[in-house]
Amino acid sequence: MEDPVQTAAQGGIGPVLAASGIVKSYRRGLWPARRSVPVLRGADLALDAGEIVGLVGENGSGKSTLMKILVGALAADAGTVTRVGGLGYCPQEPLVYPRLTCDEHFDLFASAYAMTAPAVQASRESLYKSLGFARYARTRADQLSGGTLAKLNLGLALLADPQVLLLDEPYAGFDFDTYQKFWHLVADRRRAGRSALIISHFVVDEERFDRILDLTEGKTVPR
Ligand SMILES: Nc1ncnc2c1ncn2[C@@H]1O[C@H](COP(=O)(O)OP(=O)(O)OP(=O)(O)O)[C@@H](O)[C@H]1O
Repeated sequence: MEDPVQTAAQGGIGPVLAASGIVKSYRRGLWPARRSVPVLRGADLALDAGEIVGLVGENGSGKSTLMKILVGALAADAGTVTRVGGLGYCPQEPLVYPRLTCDEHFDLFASAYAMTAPAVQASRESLYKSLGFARYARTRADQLSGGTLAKLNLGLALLADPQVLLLDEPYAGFDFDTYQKFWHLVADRRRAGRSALIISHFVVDEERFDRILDLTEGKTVPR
């Protein structure tokens, strides 16, 4: 069967994720020196089905803030976000339960996604294989290396095969082999009409992205 989202985007119906005029300020300091510091000043973004987009900007430019707003983990002061289909989010700091094993994490997330047992099993095995961490299936999260923890973090975001994947610095802790596995996985998903927004401080392999957006002075600028 054809992917309805992909068909919609190919037919020009619209993006699978769109943000328009996003404004966000943080409050800093203690009273009476408390002040509002603007981070996003009307940022726009649109992601079509099957698109891989890079979001690049210097430290503190607001990339994570924008991603948290896209996911719905943080409220914007102004602007709108619209989404079509499921969303997978991989935060910069892995959010895991130290005492649970990788298998137990997948089970926990699968029940949150209301996945059937065969679907979980198939997705989990495929993720272990494509990211290369099957041997840690029964290892507790607090005994994993930083890189394997990053694989678990990514695997959990991918478990339910979301239409859009939002990744905040996904490959910082990856060795070169894992980095390549990561891009194979992204390319496979892209062929299936899935999209990804990838945050990075800098882009090494620009050709792997369909587009790059620079976040500067609170706005996204196409490169
Ligand atoms: N909860 C918060 N309260 C106050 N200020 C914050 C908060 N979160 C982020 N900031 C500030 O907002 C600005 C943007 O932060 P953000 O984490 O979005 O940037 P970033 O581009 O993702 O940075 P990095 O590349 O270092 O991860 C920074 O100056 C940061 O100090």
